[in-house]
Amino acid sequence: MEVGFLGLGIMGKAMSLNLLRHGFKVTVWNRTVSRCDVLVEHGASVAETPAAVIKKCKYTIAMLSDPSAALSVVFDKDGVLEEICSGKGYIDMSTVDSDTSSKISEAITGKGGYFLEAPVSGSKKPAEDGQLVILAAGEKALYDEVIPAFDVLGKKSFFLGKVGNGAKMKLVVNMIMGSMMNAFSEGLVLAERSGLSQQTLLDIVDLGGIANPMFKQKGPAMIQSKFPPAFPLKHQQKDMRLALALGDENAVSMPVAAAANEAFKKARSLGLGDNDFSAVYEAVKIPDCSADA
Ligand SMILES: NC(=O)C1=CN([C@@H]2O[C@H](COP(=O)(O)OP(=O)(O)OC[C@H]3O[C@@H](n4cnc5c(N)ncnc54)[C@H](OP(=O)(O)O)[C@@H]3O)[C@@H](O)[C@H]2O)C=CC1
Ligand SMILES: O=CC(=O)O
Repeated sequence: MEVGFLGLGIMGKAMSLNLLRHGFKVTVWNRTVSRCDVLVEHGASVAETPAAVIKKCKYTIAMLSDPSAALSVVFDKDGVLEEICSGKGYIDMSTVDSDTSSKISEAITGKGGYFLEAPVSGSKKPAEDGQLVILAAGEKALYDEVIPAFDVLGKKSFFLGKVGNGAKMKLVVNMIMGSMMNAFSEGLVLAERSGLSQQTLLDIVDLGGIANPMFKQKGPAMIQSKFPPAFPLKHQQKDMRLALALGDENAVSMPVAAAANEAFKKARSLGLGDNDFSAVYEAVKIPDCSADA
């Protein structure tokens, strides 16, 4: 199977390498061209524009940072829309909101193409290991056709129905994840300020009902103030923002998520946006000045 791949950041690089490793022919494009080099070393071809990728490939996957990047790659000059046509499929795996996904879907299908949104749960390591969870929605026929690629990229794929459902499900999952990371960070700070061993806290949490892979993997690095980026904090804050907007639309009160979003915003303002999202711990450590007012 020949696939195009747009966006070679942390996730796109790992995912496209995985496809190459499993015998797919892959043509890549990335805004910063130098990021294509490592893919070429592993056998990928490079195209000069998103339009050129679409022209060459029957199926093209995108893995881009946010709604503005996802829209730009489709609608701007030399973008996807210039070459998409009947018989071609576009699969956007970026985490965006349902409105962005619907706009892209309407434009693609308006030109006769097929569209699938397929955001993923799982981070850098699951992407490297082909262990993502794929949350697809849109054109079922396209979903069925690209299952061989999804089987390489992920450990499980869900088809969730109409366009928007995949985007919404992903935002709900990441809203829970961001809130958990904040509660975890507060617990680590509280333990330290109370004179307790943070390592002992990690050991205790790991043995009980609230044990989970995220705390287990990230906790030891967090207590050493190390945050090597797997899931960049700026993207987690984007997901909190989009999830809160989904809450607004549906009149769902989410005070826990709103507080977590504030902590991620504070972390971004401290210049931590390119660190792993666990770096919110650094923002939680700083005393809240407003509490003294
Ligand atoms: N990292 C993770 O653990 C996970 C991330 N996600 C989601 O996957 C998506 C990608 O994440 P990740 O790989 O970590 O992000 P990165 O920040 O590592 O990569 C972002 C990619 O988007 C490209 N990009 C950004 N802006 C534009 C633009 N205006 N036009 C064209 N390309 C652009 C970047 O290009 P350039 O190289 O030129 O900057 C890069 O290829 C995000 O939506 C994220 O929320 C989902 C699950 C897990
Ligand atoms: O979106 C991030 C993830 O880890 O999933």
